Amino acid sequence: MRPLHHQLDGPLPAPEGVPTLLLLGSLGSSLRSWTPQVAALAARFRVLRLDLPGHGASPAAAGPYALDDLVDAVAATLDDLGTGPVHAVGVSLGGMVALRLAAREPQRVRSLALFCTSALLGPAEGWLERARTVRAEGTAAVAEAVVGRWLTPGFAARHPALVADLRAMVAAVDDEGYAGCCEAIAGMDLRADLPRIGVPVLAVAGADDPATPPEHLRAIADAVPDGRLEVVPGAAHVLPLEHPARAAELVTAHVLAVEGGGGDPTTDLTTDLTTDGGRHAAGMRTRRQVLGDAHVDRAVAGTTEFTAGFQDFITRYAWGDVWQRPGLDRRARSTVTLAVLTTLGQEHELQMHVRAALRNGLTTAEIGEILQHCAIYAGVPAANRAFALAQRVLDELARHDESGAAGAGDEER
Ligand SMILES: O=C(O)CC1=CCC(=O)O1
Repeated sequence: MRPLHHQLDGPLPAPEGVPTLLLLGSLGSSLRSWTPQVAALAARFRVLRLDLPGHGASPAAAGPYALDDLVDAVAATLDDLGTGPVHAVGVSLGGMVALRLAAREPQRVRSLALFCTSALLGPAEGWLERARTVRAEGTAAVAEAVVGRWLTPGFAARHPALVADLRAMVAAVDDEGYAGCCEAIAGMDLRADLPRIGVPVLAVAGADDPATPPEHLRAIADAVPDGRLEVVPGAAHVLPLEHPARAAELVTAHVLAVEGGGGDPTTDLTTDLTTDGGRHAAGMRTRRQVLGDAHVDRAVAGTTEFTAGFQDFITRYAWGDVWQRPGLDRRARSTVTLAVLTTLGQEHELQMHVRAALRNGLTTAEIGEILQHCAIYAGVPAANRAFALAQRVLDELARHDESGAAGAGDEER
């Protein structure tokens, strides 16, 4: 097989000591399925994403393939790029390839983070049948059913554009490449490899995964010498799509622990605010504290190739720099923010920052004083509108008790 299409992100050239992450996707996914995690991971690691054969922009040889053929292609690409040992992270088929790589060529792998995968995924006949279907009718014929297993039904219903995009991604996979990968899964049995895995393994399961339910991940975590199982609630087969921030945090904590960094990934690398990595980590923590986890999770989940650079920018510069400065406390910063947004008539941002101001300790009465003060300097119409919008937020909070349900003005950033 020819070397695989790849994308490298993060510090380039990588300074001495910066670990390299290898990210491998599921059957039917291209490397852009990792887009929501890239900014967070690349702030502190070198991140190498590969397209499996026939997926994304990688060429497809004629099938059938064995899992070792996929491992050969990955190993050849690592050699071409001269990466040295990597922390291998894989979803489903990507996890199977990573596991086999670590068993077969242990010098290449420093740790494994395996999402929604299996050491034995039968029945083989089901995979051979899917390969026949795809060769006869194309990948578009299976796209709807495949994506139906990737996301929980409620999440899929709330994100129709994402579902359409994922179906298009599956339908774009080369028919022969997809069928060959199905045949690789049909012939795969990694159970004998598990006791020989010499690196720490994080096995992450989606609690509602219909394709590789948690017992598949538990079997891996139990059989490897150094394994840990994490089960993520409200997640189906491709949980990094539905829980992008959680997936990035799990990988980061795992890799830091293996590298000796240990501890809480949101605080460990925040000591040095002169680096992009430190600003990103501190920014993400502050953004979560001020805007709330639910908001930040939605923003991260909604990140696309188009918006990824902007997301990274606001995390590092707004939240990792200006909001970190010691000269004003968060109450004061919220006061200024409300006044400016009122003056500019930035309605969505204003509603979001009414919530943020409450989190930062301003009272409802103080928010009212700020808006009334604006009436003098920004004009009565601007303040009048701001009062109406703030009242809407207060009413919603009274109804929802800040349960994390989406609130007015929460759809942006
Ligand atoms: O496509 C599926 O049904 C689930 C799956 C198994 C291996 C993989 O990558 O996805």
